[in-house]
Amino acid sequence: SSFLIQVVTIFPEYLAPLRQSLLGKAAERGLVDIAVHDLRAWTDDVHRTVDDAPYGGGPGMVMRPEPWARALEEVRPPGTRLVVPTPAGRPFTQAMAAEWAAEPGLVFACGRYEGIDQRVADWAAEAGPVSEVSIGDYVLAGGESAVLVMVEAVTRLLPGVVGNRESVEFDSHADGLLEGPSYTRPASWRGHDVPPVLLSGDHAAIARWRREQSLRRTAARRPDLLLRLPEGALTEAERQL
Ligand SMILES: CN1CCCC[C@@H]1Cn1ccc2ccc(-c3n[nH]c(N)c3C#N)cc21
Repeated sequence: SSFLIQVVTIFPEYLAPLRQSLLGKAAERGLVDIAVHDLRAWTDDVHRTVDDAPYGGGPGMVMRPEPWARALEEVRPPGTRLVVPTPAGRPFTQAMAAEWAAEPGLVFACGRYEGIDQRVADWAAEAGPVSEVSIGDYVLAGGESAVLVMVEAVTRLLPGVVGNRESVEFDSHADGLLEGPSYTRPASWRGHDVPPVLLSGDHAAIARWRREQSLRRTAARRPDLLLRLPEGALTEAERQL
């Protein structure tokens, strides 16, 4: 059965890329179903108002709870995880993507303005899991870009979506390390040569070299990932690198 993704947003056209390329083919093959809904369909005033002034004062506007509750009551199957992108969320990780890919589907609530009235997430938690997540430490204008990112991260893990299963298994972060450099033809290019070990045909040496490159790159760019490695993930020799 297909993985059902639903997105509620005031900018439905922003999610149009979800129908392209990888996702498009997966959708055609019935692996994933994507539905994008305009939050304003659940407003009841002539101006289709979705925002209002913040209690307690402060800049900007907050998204009203009622349109969100009406939308979610209609589109969210009971028990389906609601994902709410927010800069104040827990960091979105590959582990979350893998966990969510094993579920029947997801509903995404895209906020704009200063965000969504907090009571929507609190109320939604009564009908199933709610994940308030952030895709990174930078500020966006709304949740739509985050939804594109998370949908791509999750759908590529669905069985059958990515042809080459290996490329998913050996993802960067899959073993907790960054992946090392990749090369293809020509062997010598504008004065830059491919590391000779990769042309040697010595697969043990190539595997060792690649592991060392991953470790060096991780230590240089993401030392925080090294701290998180499980016991015994690194040999004594690797620790010395
Ligand atoms: C700027 N403006 C006032 C400050 C608070 C945020 C607001 C804009 N905004 C409204 C809804 C909304 C949802 C996600 C994000 C978001 N920003 N950065 C991330 N990693 C995000 C995620 N995931 C931003 C959003």
